[in-house]
Amino acid sequence: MKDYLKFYINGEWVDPVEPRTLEVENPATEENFARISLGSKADVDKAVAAAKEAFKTFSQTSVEYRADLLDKFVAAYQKRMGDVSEAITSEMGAPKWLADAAQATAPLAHFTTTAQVLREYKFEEQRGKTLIRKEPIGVCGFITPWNWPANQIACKIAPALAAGCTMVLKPSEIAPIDAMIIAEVMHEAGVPAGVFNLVNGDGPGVGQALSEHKDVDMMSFTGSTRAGVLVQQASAPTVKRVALELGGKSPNIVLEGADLTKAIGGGVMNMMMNTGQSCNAPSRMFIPKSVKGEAEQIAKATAESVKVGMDEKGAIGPISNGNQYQKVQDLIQKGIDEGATLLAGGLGRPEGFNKGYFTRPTVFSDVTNDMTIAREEIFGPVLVMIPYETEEEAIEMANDTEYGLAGYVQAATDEKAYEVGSKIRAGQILVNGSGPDFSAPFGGYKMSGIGREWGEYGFEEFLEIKGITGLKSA
Ligand SMILES: NC(=O)c1ccc[n+]([C@@H]2O[C@H](COP(=O)([O-])OP(=O)(O)OC[C@H]3O[C@@H](n4cnc5c(N)ncnc54)[C@H](O)[C@@H]3O)[C@@H](O)[C@H]2O)c1
Repeated sequence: MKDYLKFYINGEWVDPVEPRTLEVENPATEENFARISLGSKADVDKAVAAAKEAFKTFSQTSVEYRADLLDKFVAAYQKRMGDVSEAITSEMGAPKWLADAAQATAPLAHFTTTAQVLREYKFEEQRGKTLIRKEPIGVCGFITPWNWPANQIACKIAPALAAGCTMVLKPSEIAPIDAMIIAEVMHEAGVPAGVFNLVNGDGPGVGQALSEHKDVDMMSFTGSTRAGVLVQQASAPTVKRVALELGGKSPNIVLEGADLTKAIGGGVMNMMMNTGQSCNAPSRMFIPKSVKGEAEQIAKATAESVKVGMDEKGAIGPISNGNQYQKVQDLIQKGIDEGATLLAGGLGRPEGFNKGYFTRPTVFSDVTNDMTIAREEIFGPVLVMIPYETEEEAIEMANDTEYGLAGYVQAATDEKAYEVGSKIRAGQILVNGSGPDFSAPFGGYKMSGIGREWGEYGFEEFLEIKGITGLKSA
């Protein structure tokens, strides 16, 4: 058992005000491997005070200075990427190949993209006699989840640093260790004392205290819609800006004429990636009734080819914690009870596993858009296939959801995919199997969130806009 009991406040590792600990479990072994401290309002007060003081000077630093700081972070992070990858594998169960290839490398992409945005950004603009200035918003509170832990932290701290904001991070208590390493990297990179602070804890304790704090100017939250609403409610009395990146139930429309092997096979693999624990997972696949039989065969064969385990390249790991495992099992049962056809996978662990929260890659067909498994975010390796008659019907069902984070379209041509994609009410559309673009805006319509992350749009969330009017020199 390794102890990570201190918090990072004002450039130092300090003890919590009241000692209270929580053990962190490895979901692949169900064994506890680390201990963290659970903070309180008193720790949040200390961290926010440090951030408020640091804002006085950090907000006045030059663009060159901050861009240089981001570059220094990248250099320092590269040396610790192996440690971050190992931490993520232990705390949330990403197999080594995935932790190395994506989970731990994503922060590099966010920091390098943001440094470029910062170097090119126009902070001042003259319109007639008015000067429009963009200024850092102030002290930011960050609350992050366990599914892409380092990525979610990076897409908040990189733009906040770039803008000249100061911050207090509360990482997920389920996956907190990568965040402790990131704090060490911030220190190593020379981020000034008080600019970045970390307090571990749970939502009702530290998360709530941060959200309602009068000296926090902005909350940026990533996690469930349930907790996001609580953050917004707690933030309301102090009228702070709130950015929310929440859940999703993203449609993947396969159009007639698309290459079925690629579209269906790719869609299943994309769903299973990170054990289905991605907010933008393509979890509802819409298939033309005319090709239903063939599509089902491809989906079944692909799901059955997905390896489960920690060692093999391409394999999927366990669900990241016991509560989530049970939730996924309950929803699989619900799908069976509501009459969907189970094409692959199902209840229980895959063959050969008797511990760890490993789950069978599961595909349901004959799903209707009103079934629970088509409406609720499952956050596990479970795909639902929904047959449709006409393109209009597919688009209507795709939009018949309370969520709007992402959408996917597979078509014979990019033009057709663009046409259908532009009718989906969601913040990001990925067409014909395309991968992520770290400079494209990422965020949700409807109950998937408020605001955007990544690239220039993510950076602008951290800016206030000021108009200085009546300038005689203009
Ligand atoms: N849209 C996105 O960019 C995005 C990215 C990743 C995950 N997610 C969503 O996150 C969810 C899974 O993550 P999770 O289970 O860690 O979510 P969660 O909401 O349970 O927890 C997320 C964070 O919120 C904190 N929290 C919980 N209750 C709180 C409260 N009352 N006040 C303040 N903070 C509170 C937790 O401690 C944790 O740090 C999924 O719904 C997923 O779709 C969204």
